[in-house]
Amino acid sequence: MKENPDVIEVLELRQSYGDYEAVRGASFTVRRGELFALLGTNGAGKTTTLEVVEGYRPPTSGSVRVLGMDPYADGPALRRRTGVMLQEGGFFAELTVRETVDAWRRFTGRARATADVLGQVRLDAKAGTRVGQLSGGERRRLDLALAVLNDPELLFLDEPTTGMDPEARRNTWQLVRDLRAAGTTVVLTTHYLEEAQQLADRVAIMDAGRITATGTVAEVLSGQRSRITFPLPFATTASDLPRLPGAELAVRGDAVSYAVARTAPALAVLHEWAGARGVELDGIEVRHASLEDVFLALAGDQRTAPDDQGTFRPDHHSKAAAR
Ligand SMILES: Nc1ncnc2c1ncn2[C@@H]1O[C@H](COP(=O)(O)OP(=O)(O)OP(=O)(O)O)[C@@H](O)[C@H]1O
Repeated sequence: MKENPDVIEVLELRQSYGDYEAVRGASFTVRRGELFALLGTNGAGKTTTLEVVEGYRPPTSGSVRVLGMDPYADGPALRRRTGVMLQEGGFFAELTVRETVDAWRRFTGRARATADVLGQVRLDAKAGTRVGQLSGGERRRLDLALAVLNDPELLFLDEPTTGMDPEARRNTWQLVRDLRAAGTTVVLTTHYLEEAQQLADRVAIMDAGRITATGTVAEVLSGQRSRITFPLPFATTASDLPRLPGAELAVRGDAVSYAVARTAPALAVLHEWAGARGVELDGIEVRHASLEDVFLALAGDQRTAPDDQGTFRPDHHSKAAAR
């Protein structure tokens, strides 16, 4: 019999805390070998969904299968084949990195050698360092080391690069890519949209307990428009600007912005127009649609918006949101 390509199948999942329904009928699948990113506004229900998928709580209703098992009923069997990198691992500050991994190895069936795992997450040079002396990014790499100790076929990463500087983040992305290239299925939650755009084969976007978009990054972006912007040229008014077929034009002060489905024909028309008028389109910029645009369109309101690093924080209104 052919192996089921779906390692996770979630159908109509609902999860309530008392009277409050945190997940309201979420359905998605994760295929073997892919990197799947679950994105969402704060409080959207991502952690709740992952806790059900990881087997830490039973669903209120709906069905969840992971590696062909019921994750809650078959918890111990499932945990032998999965790895979970939690948001904040609890470590003993006085233990060294090597001692921490050695301690975890005792509780892990089929644990890999400590040196092997530390080499993989590039912490080998820190093996003798006390955990309390590690930087935030190094602690996250130790979390990752513990999550891959049992060589899992399915790995859950909950905000794996939070608190890392850009270089550490890029190094971690490479580690995650290496894991995926070695055949590990990875489910990731992140507040960094660039992270999802860089790493994910497919994404699901959650808002208020529901999945509002799912597919490859390209599919999710397909309905979105790119933006062409430039300062209004000298001695030109808004009414002089050309109309581009199917494009939306907005002029605020002297900032011109076209939202277009296809950039090349739009740029051709604009350059022809500028040439005919003898004006320069100094400072013209093209910004292709990003997950941030999708997010803002789907989330629909201003409760949560990404800041300038593409990070979601509540009650923060970004430049993108203002566009
Ligand atoms: N144990 C709990 N009891 C009651 N309500 C809870 C509990 N855990 C979560 N919630 C609520 O359920 C909703 C979903 O929370 P959840 O942590 O799943 O969201 P999230 O998408 O992971 O958010 P974030 O991105 O902020 O981590 C939130 O409104 C939260 O306040």
